[in-house]
Amino acid sequence: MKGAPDQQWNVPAGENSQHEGGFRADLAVTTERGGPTYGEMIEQVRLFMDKVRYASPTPALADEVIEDLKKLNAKLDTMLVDEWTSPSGTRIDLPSRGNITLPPYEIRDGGPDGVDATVTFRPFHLGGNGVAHGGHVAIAFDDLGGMAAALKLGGVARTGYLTVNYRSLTPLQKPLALRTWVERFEGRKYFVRGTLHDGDRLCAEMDALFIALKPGQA
Ligand SMILES: CCCCCCCCCCCC(=O)SCCNC(=O)CCNC(=O)[C@H](O)C(C)(C)COP(=O)(O)OP(=O)(O)OC[C@H]1O[C@@H](n2cnc3c(N)ncnc32)[C@H](O)[C@@H]1OP(=O)(O)O
Repeated sequence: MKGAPDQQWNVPAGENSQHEGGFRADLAVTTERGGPTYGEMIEQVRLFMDKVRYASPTPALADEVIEDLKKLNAKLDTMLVDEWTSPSGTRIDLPSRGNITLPPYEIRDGGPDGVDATVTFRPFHLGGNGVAHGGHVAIAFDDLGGMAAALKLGGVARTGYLTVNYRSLTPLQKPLALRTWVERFEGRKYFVRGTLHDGDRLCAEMDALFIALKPGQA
């Protein structure tokens, strides 16, 4: 288990299910899309982004990298699919469900009582002075806060607001404990809290509202 808690995700849509607009009516999660080495492909892209963040190439090297990237982009152009059938975000066996845009996290435990995850910000998540950019911290809270709301309501919710209080610096390249839970809900409104710790030290806290979509709502 890496990108999502153990539970039955692939539940068929019913007449009260949320519309596919914005989110899937059928939450199709997989462990096969993209093949057995898809996770390694994503990891190599992250590594590349790490290198790009710190590289100072000569003009010749930059030109060489551009040519290599053009070839790689052309290769992927031959196999583009829509968002509903892409492996990205659906591969529950991979960190962050194989979603390259998220900081890589692994789920330790998750259910209606909340989500416990380990997130590791990468070198490319650098904000300055060797620590994480606050926006990347907010992305981690958004996805895992949304997951806590989803596990509580049994559907998918959208972020209404999300406030992050940055309490101390968030290190890179170190497993950090991120926890999210639904503090209370009123109708469609799920008030979600979150914490990010480096050991015993609180790095950041989240206070967010996730709103369950109405059936048919885009
Ligand atoms: C393995 C798979 C894992 C799956 C896990 C995957 C998790 C992924 C999570 C990612 C989540 C995202 O990033 S989502 C993307 C970022 N968010 C968005 O783009 C949302 C954009 N906004 C919207 O689409 C809309 O505003 C909605 C849908 C959020 C709400 O619109 P609506 O449906 O018309 O509802 P509306 O009547 O306005 O509001 C309902 C109630 O909420 C209140 N409300 C609404 N917005 C706010 C607000 N900002 N602050 C306070 N209160 C608010 C209203 O006053 C009302 O209260 P009352 O009168 O009832 O008391």
